[in-house]
Amino acid sequence: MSESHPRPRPNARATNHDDVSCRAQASAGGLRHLGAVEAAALDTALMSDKHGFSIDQLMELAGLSVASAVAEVYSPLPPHPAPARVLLFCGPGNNGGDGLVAARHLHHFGFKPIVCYPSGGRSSRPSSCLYSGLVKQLEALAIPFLEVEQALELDADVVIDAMFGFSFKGEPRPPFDSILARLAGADDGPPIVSVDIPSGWQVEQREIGDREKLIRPDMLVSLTAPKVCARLFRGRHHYLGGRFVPPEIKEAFKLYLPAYPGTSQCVRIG
Ligand SMILES: NC(=O)C1=CN([C@@H]2O[C@H](COP(=O)(O)OP(=O)(O)OC[C@H]3O[C@@H](n4cnc5c(N)ncnc54)[C@H](OP(=O)(O)O)[C@@H]3O)[C@@H](O)[C@H]2O)[C@@H](O)CC1
Ligand SMILES: [K+]
Repeated sequence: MSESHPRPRPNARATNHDDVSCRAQASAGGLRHLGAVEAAALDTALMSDKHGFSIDQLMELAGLSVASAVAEVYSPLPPHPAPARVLLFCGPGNNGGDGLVAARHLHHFGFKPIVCYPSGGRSSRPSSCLYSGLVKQLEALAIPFLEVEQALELDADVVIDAMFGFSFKGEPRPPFDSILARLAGADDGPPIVSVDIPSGWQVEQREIGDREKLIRPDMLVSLTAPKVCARLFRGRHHYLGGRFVPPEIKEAFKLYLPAYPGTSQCVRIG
């Protein structure tokens, strides 16, 4: 991706006492890191009869968390009044759904989202009608959808990795193998924001191995609680999103989550 569009300078976050205390209190090291099975079980508990959430609600709040964290750090600052171009790679599952939701919120926040959605919402998965509804919402906002090759040539200010979350397994299958390889090789490319898990990393990965082969996000937005592989994250911004966990589930999964400041949908944890 070439450099022709001055990138927005990341907002120097006003570090006030609250931020520092939240960060100290919530540093990712102090948080429980979930494995794949636990993360899926937590989702199931949230959507049980007892707790009553729907996947639509959780995805909407997750996508809003991602958009809020991106806006907090990558908003274009004067003299770059132009809306920052955010390229979102969306995968075939609910992680991809989070990306579609984030794209809509970023549009309303004044950014210029552009989506690459290889599966296009055509999926055998239970949430497929949810995905196709999200696509319609983006089309109604004239948000462009690009094919993979076009997307990889785009000069974006920020790239959002919403390809895979906690159900990723094995080696990435086409076309995601080439997308991830290009992103991993683009050292001077735009900052990458990973939703829940840096795609291509194994959820419970404990060593990074050949870091050159993996994407190296600038920001990670962990949803509900960080996953095991988040301990290997070395980017500048680690946020937690998913402000919806009831006390009983926090207790059952021993989450000890940080307090979200004010009305924020995300809290910095590293
Ligand atoms: N926790 C929360 O509160 C909330 C969680 N949410 C989000 O849900 C995410 C988990 O969603 P998820 O279970 O749909 O799985 P996800 O990782 O998106 O992808 C599965 C798809 O990927 C595919 N696939 C797998 N491996 C592959 C490979 N190697 N190469 C290629 N494809 C591969 C797989 O295909 P399959 O292997 O089944 O054929 C399937 O189609 C979670 O991380 C979070 O972001 C929010 O929406 C709601 C609140
Ligand atoms: K991801």
